[in-house]
Amino acid sequence: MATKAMYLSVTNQSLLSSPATTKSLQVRSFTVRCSTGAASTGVPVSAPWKVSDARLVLEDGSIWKAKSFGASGTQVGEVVFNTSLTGYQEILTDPSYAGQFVLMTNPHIGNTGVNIDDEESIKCFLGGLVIRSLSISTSNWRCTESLSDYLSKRNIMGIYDVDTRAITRRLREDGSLIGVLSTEKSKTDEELLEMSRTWDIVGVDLISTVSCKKPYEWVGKTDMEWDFNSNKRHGDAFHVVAYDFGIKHNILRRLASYGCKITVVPSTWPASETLKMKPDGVLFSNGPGDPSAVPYAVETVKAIIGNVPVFGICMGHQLLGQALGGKTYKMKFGHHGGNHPVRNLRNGSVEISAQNHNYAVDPESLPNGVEVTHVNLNDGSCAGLAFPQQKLMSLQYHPEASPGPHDSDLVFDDFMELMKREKAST
Ligand SMILES: NC(=O)CC[C@H](N)C(=O)O
Repeated sequence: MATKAMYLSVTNQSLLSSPATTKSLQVRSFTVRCSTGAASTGVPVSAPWKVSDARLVLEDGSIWKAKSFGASGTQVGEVVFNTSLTGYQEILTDPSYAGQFVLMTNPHIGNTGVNIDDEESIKCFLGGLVIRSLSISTSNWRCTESLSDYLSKRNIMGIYDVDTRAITRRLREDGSLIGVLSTEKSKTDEELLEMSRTWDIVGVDLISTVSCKKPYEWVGKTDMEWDFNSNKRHGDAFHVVAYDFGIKHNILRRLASYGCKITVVPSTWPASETLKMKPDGVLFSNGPGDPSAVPYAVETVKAIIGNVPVFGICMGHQLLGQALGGKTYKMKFGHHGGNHPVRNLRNGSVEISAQNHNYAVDPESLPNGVEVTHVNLNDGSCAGLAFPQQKLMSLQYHPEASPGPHDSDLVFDDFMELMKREKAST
C-alpha cells in the first residue's frame, strides 16, 4: 500500500510539473513496471493509480470529473469555498456547514491527518469535501488517523484531483451554486443536474438537524497550552445558558476557561425556561442555514433580550439582528476563511478573523440605538452589533477560532464585563 502511494506521488507530481503528455505517460509506465514487476512477465496489469470515479455536477450545468475518497454515494449540497490554509478538521466538524460542500482553496489537504483534540462537534455535519490534492502521507505529532479513513468512518464524501481554482472563480462570478457529488455510475449526468436544480438550501431549517436534543452541562476548558489570554481573567463565575443552534465546542471551551458555568440547551428550548434558570448571560451560537427559516428561534431570542446580557455569534448574531427588527440577506458567496480583516469601530483596531457565513445583517434595517461595532474590511458588511440599552452584543464571525491569529478572543472579556456590570447593578 505504501509502495502504491509512493508511485501515485511520483505520477501526480510529474503530471503537474510537466506540460508534456509524453513525459507523464513515461512516468506512468515506469510506475507500472516498478510497482508490479509485470514488465518482466509481460502480463498486462491494471493501473496502480486511482482513476476518476466521481463527478461533481453543478447547477450551472458544468460537470467536474474527480477521484473519490471517504464515503461513496450521491449527495446534494451548496458549494462554498473556504480560503483557510489550516484547520480542515475544525471545518469538517463545524455544524454551520450542514447542507454544504466545502471546497478548500488551499490545494494541499490532509497532510496533518486528524486528531482527537480538534473536533468542533460530535460529528461531521457537512455534505462533502472538495479538494485539489489529497496528501498521500500524514505528518503531525498529534495525528491519530488519516483524513481519508476519518471521512470513510463518518460516511462523508470527499473528492480530489478536481480544479478547485476554476470552480472557485465560477463561484466568485456567479455566487454560491448547488451541486451534486456522486460516485454512482448508474446515475446519468442529466439526473444529477436535475437533482441540483430541484434542491435548495434557502428557507430550510437546518439548525434543528444539528442541535442537541436535551440540556447538558459543559465543563471542558481550553487546554492550557493553547490558552493565549489566561492572564486577563478576573475570576467571576458566571452562569451562561448557551443556545445550541449548531454550537462549536471551542465557544464552550472559551467560556469555561473564563470560569463560566455553562448549561447548553437545544434550539427549541423555551425562553421562559431559560429565564427561570436566572442565568448571568445567554449565548446564541453559530449554526447552519438561513436565519429567516427559523422564526421560532427569533421569537426565543426576542423573549430573552432585555432581560439578561446576551452574546450572539454568527447565526446568533443574525437571529439577534432579526429579533431587533432588522433584516438578513444572502450574500453572493459569503465569507469562509481564516484571514478576514475586520475593523472594530469602537477602538479603531483591526482584527484578522475566522469567518464562515453566507448571510449577513443589513445594518440599514436596524432600529435607532443599535450600533454597528465591527465592519468586514473586504466588503464593508456588518460584522458586529451592540445595543447597550438591551445588554446585547454580537459578532458575525468566530472569536473562538484559532486560524493562527487570536485577535478576536478578547471579545469574551467584553461579554464577561457585560455580565459583571449587570450583576453589579442588580
Ligand atoms: N457560522 C454560522 O453561524 C453561519 C450562519 C449562517 N448559517 C450563514 O451561513 O450565514
